[in-house]
Amino acid sequence: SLPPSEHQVVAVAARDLNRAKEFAQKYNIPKAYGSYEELAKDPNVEVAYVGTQHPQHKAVVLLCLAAGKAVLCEKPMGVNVAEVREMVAEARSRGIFLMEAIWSRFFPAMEALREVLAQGIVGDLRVARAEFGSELSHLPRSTDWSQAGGSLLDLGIYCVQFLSTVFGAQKPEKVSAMGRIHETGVDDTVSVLLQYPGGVHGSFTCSITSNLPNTAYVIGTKGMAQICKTWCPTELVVNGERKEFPPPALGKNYNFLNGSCMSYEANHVRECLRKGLKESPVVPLAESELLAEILEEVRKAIGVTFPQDK
Ligand SMILES: NC(=O)C1=CN([C@@H]2O[C@H](COP(=O)(O)OP(=O)(O)OC[C@H]3O[C@@H](n4cnc5c(N)ncnc54)[C@H](OP(=O)(O)O)[C@@H]3O)[C@@H](O)[C@H]2O)C=CC1
Ligand SMILES: O=C(O)[C@H](O)[C@H](O)[C@H](O)CO
Repeated sequence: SLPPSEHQVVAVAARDLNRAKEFAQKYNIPKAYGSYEELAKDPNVEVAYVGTQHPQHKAVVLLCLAAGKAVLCEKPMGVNVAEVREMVAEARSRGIFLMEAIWSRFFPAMEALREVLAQGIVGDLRVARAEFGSELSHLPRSTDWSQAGGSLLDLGIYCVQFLSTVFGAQKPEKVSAMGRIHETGVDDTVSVLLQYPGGVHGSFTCSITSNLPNTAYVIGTKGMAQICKTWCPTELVVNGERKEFPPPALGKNYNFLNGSCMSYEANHVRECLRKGLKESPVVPLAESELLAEILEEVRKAIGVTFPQDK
């Protein structure tokens, strides 16, 4: 959907060559590979977008970094803090760009919210809350313990990143949580309270079995700002005044809501690379580590571990 003079999808890889070829044919991609390793070696690939399931992120990210590729890795970048720290350290030691694909932050509605907060329009912050709950049992990975499924890593990360945006990527002083555990061992529904410096409170609920309202809001001493759809917002309401930011109408079908808005993060990555940046100022690597720390602290509080936590 982006100008071919700026963005070209030059290759796709899958563990099965035939499926890669099928995808390449459907989307007119010149090259299909039957392994991620082969794609990593392709000299025409400058940036690798890693969209595997969570537990495979680290291996593929390290593979692409070792091949000298810049990497945009889907959220959550890692299953736990150790994985994220390993990827961050590798990117830094090689001086290669790495970013966690927290696409929410590149939506115009989120940019507008950051401006509202910067201008102090809602006053001194007091409370921020987010939700992301969706009935996801149709997605095998959602309940698959071996694939680090559950609500926190898949959906909760959007809530945590929202709170982190609001509270300036500060580390919470206190985290408490309660969770409902799915029969497969993943976290089904989790509610979390976070106390940030200055006595301000953040809270969120995420669920893979309940369709929640999925709004997120910030309340300060002068009013309230609210976004619809915590993870892919196209509306911002500030002290009752609504502003809409419609997604690009590209006339294509996307697997997920507002999928055309992934173009925002792709543009950001291009801008970063053209400036010679090794990480994004909007999704800094240190913040990816902080998000992973918070998610892991919550998992520990509710008693959910994954095979990768060994
Ligand atoms: N930003 C957004 O809006 C969204 C982001 N996501 C994120 O994207 C990532 C992928 O999600 P989604 O596309 O729904 O996932 P899928 O269930 O479609 O799996 C994606 C790919 O993972 C690969 N894979 C590699 N190893 C394994 C394995 N052991 N078992 C299963 N699959 C494997 C498969 O690739 P292969 O072709 O090689 O078999 C598969 O096609 C996740 O990290 C998720 O959090 C998901 C949805 C929306
Ligand atoms: O990132 C996402 O949006 C999540 O992976 C969800 O699983 C997806 O959007 C389905 O609701």
